[in-house]
Amino acid sequence: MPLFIESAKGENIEPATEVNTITPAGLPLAHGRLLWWPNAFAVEADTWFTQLKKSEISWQQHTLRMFGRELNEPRLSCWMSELPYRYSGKTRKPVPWHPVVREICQRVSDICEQPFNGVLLNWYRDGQDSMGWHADDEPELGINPTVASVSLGATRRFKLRHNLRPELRHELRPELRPKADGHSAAPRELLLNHGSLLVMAGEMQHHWQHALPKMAACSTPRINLTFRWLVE
Ligand SMILES: O=C(O)CCC(=O)C(=O)O
Ligand SMILES: [Fe+2]
Repeated sequence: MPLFIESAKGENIEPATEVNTITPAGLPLAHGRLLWWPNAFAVEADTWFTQLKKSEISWQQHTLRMFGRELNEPRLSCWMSELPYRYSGKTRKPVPWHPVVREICQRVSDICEQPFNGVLLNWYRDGQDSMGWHADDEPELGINPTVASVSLGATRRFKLRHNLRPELRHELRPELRPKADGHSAAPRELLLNHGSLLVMAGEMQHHWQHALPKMAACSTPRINLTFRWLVE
């Protein structure tokens, strides 16, 4: 079963299930590293999701500036760390670590063999909530950051598109070369299921953007935790 579904149409999507929890699937990718453990936390996922849903995480509604207007982000979020985080032109004040999130962080660190000192939690209330195209390329993440993403709750589509810098275009397969908007013609897509772990590493954030599109058919919530290391 292919792990990536090359889908402009969003049809025939099936989750990847045939990978064990210890060895990640290294998804082939030019100019970046993407590691994928679909069943990393299959055992703990239900408990973590229930605990986080009922605990008093201070979910916040942030805004984004678009076409000269302040709009609500289509999701709730919370930055948990000892350090503030500056992204999208705004500084996020940290909230203290929640014990369940600290436990998840420890497990993710063990798998990735590296520490994390902050986590952005996202609460997607249903399929109308989403995250637009972006790269996790804030200066405080350092040059080639490792961003480790845990998914709990509803399965959602995760899309990736190459930035297609002119000097690198010839290294890509023809179908990945630019469309008029300068981005990849064939975005790649992965289904992020309950209990999965996706790690973006290497040069990824320089060359790729990712997004979590709306999904009309989804009526249940999802919590996503992206663990990061802020260079102090
Ligand atoms: O919800 C997701 O899977 C993506 C989250 C993300 O890209 C981010 O928090 O930067
Ligand atoms: Fe991101």
